[in-house]
Formats: sequence, C-alpha cells, structure tokens
Amino acid sequence: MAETSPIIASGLNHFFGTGEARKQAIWDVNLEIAPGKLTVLMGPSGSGKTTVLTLMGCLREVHDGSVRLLGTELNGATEAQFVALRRQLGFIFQAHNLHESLTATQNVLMGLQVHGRGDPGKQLAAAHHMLSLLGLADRLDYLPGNLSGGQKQRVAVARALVSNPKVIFADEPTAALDKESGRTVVEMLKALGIQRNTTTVMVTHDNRILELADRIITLEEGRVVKDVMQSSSPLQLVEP
Ligand SMILES: Nc1ncnc2c1ncn2[C@@H]1O[C@H](COP(=O)(O)OP(=O)(O)OP(=O)(O)O)[C@@H](O)[C@H]1O
Repeated sequence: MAETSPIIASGLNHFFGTGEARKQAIWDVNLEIAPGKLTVLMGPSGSGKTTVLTLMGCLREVHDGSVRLLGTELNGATEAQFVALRRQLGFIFQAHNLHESLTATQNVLMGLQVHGRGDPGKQLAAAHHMLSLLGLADRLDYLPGNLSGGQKQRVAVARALVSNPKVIFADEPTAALDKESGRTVVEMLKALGIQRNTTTVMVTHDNRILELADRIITLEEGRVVKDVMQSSSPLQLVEP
C-alpha cells in the first residue's frame, strides 16, 4: 500500500479581516505533500506562501476547506489534537529566536524539553549530536551573542530537528545566511528526509537552494500556478 501523505490540503481558502475589509488571500488550494520529501513554496511577495505554510502547520486556524496533517483534520480540530500534532512538528523561521542567555546546547535542549520526554543524559547527548551534525561541535557552550548569523541559524535548526519531528515547516530559513550556510541548512533538511523520512515544507525566495528541492510549488495571488517535481540532485549525506 502506498504510504499516506503527511499533508493533504483540499479546497483550501483563507480570508483576512471582517466586514468590508474581508479579503481572500488563498483560493482553492489543493496539494498533497509526499512523505520524506523537501517541498518548496515559492512566489512573489504577498502571494500567500506564509499563509499556506501556517495553515498547514497549525499556526493559523483552517476555516474554509480542509487540511489533513498526519491523519488529523485541522478544520475543527480540538486543542488536544493540536497539542498532540505540534509535538510531531518542527519549525524554523528566518529569525532564529534563540534565547540569548542560554548556550547553544541549552537552546537545543529547549527543543526537547517542550516535548517533556527522555532522560537528561540522553537529551544532552542528542543535543550535542545534532549540533555536531550541523558543524557546531566546537561551539556547544557558546552564547548566541558570540556566534555568527549562520551559526545561530544552525543552532535554531538543531533545536527544531533534535526532537525528530515528522514534519518540518520552515519559513525563509536561509534568508539571513550566506550561500554556504544556507546550503548546509537545506542539505541537512534534505538528508533527514532520506534518512528518517522527515517531510519538509519550506517557503523561500532563495534561488541558491532550489536545486535541492524535490518539488517546487509556485503561488501567485493566493493560487497555485505551477507545480514541478525535480529529480533528486546528488547530495553529500551527513552521517546520522
Ligand atoms: N494578518 C493578516 N491580516 C491581513 N492580511 C494579511 C495578513 N497576513 C497576510 N495577509 C495578506 O494575505 C496575502 C498573502 O500574504 P502572505 O504573507 O501569505 O504572502 P507571502 O507570499 O508569504 O509574502 P512574503 O513573501 O512577502 O512573506 C497578502 O495580500 C497579505 O497582505
């Protein structure tokens, strides 16, 4: 049997504002996202990329149409269902949102502790392992203030990935990074798809990393106007 899609949006519409100010931002979006793949949402500013991402990622309520995320319908889901779902998700944003008073390791541990599971020794080992995979083995005890922009973003990525989420939602994760750091981050996401079947949906304007995407969906004025599958590019896999 074919593996179920982790995300299925059907007849998805979204409106902002009320009364005369009510404006439709998303129009009849129908998307089925494949497991273990890196899917990119592109399009001009204001085309609805972030709105679609946040609707799929339980960060915005679905009112009109359907999103099934990991088998749960989001339109009308209960708070308990959202809590259970969010435990299986990872988020990466353009602004890294690290705690400035915590070290790199402590920031990554936050990604595990919000899930409230695991023994402390194993959690510490997992945090160190994830930071090492992202090339930060010699920065474990640094405060964010002493890290470069690229290093901070990699700490944020480690924090999102350390809990081994099933789906990762990333909004412009490479926007503030130089080419090499941006590529490292996206290669890591792609490697996770191959190694752990993690599904990533990523909004980006960054043409430098598009070749790594398995699929590129283009939005314009709230509608899907282009949807292209790409054959896998060669990737230097990071050791798990
Ligand atoms: N909170 C909001 N209130 C009212 N309108 C909004 C809100 N958020 C987004 N919009 C509108 O919805 C449309 C889609 O916005 P969205 O942020 O999803 O686009 P985007 O493609 O992610 O843009 P960008 O690349 O600039 O981030 C735009 O017309 C925007 O002005």
